[in-house]
Amino acid sequence: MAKNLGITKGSTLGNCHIVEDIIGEGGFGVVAKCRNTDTNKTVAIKINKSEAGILQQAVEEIAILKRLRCLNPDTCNIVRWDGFFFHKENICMTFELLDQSLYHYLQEQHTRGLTMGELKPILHQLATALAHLHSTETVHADLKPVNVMVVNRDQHPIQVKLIDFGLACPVSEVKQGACFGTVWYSAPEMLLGVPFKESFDMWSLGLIMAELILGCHLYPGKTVYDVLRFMVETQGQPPDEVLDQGLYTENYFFKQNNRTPHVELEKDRKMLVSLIKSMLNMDASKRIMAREVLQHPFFDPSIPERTPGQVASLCRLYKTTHAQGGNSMPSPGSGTEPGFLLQGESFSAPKTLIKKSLPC
Ligand SMILES: Nc1ncnc2c1ncn2[C@@H]1O[C@H](COP(=O)(O)OP(=O)(O)OP(=O)(O)O)[C@@H](O)[C@H]1O
Repeated sequence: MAKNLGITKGSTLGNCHIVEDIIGEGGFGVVAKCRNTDTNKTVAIKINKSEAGILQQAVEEIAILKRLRCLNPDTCNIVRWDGFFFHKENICMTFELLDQSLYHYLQEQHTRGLTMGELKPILHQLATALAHLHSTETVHADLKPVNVMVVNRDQHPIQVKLIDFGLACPVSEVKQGACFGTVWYSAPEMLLGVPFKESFDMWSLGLIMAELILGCHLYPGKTVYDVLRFMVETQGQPPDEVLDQGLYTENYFFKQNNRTPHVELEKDRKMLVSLIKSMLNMDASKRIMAREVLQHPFFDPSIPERTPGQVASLCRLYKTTHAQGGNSMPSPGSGTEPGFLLQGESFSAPKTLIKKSLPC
């Protein structure tokens, strides 16, 4: 890529920059470590390819960087931008030189996640960056570990800064249905085509924090469908009001025309949980008999018929609760399911929308 752009070590960029190294490459072009021959300072220069779409994105990134000029890059944990210039037909943006991305830092330093002491300052600094960014009514929209830079890996605690405003936009200009960035860090509203705003970045921040602790992605799906499935399995469905607004909701959810009252479904779900509990009694002599199962109120014909999706959702709830090792199974015969109920509150029962063909 660097060669395609005619950028190699020793090349001159603009009037006064000598390329010392290529430090980042991507679809957009390259990022080069350069020395300013006037000041002798080393900087990072992002050289964008001259293709129409990329040029447009560079122009939009510059507009955002100008908008953020009111923010102090050091106290706001945002990369310092020193302006732009043209090298042939390529737009070049000059930034302060930072050390390495948080992604690479993690790979280098840790195999199994960070400690609380290491994580806290990173969270504080990223929340600071977002608080300032959001105060300008701008959404970053591409927050992920490669877009967080460590200023100096040898400093403790480490200092981090937010980079890459290539997908950032003023909240007022967010286009409903726009889908971009990395699916692993995308909030459900974007995946579903629901209008999004600053809160989108908070979702990504939450996922980054989970990743810092776990040492792996929380929602590592390869496709939008997979990622949505992970979300639903661990957190339940987005509320109907959200699903109703999604331009793409029907790609992933069945809409039920025949609305079953939420309260009935909730009752139904509790009954199934209680039925399963009575089969899983540790004391074999107290375990429910097959004929008692058939007489269980779960099969009461007055209760609205369950769709396969609802039953599958219950199965997943059960499996997930166990996989998490939670105290989800209350003592048999208690009549209530505290663990399950707690999960049940976050695993909201499908009301009007039922998840499409998820394997149980
Ligand atoms: N100021 C900087 N100092 C040091 N390295 C940087 C700097 N800015 C960017 N980089 C490096 O270049 C990489 C690409 O930069 P950036 O994220 O701005 O471009 P991008 O257009 O978003 O790339 P991508 O297509 O990978 O998202 C970063 O991941 C980082 O490794």
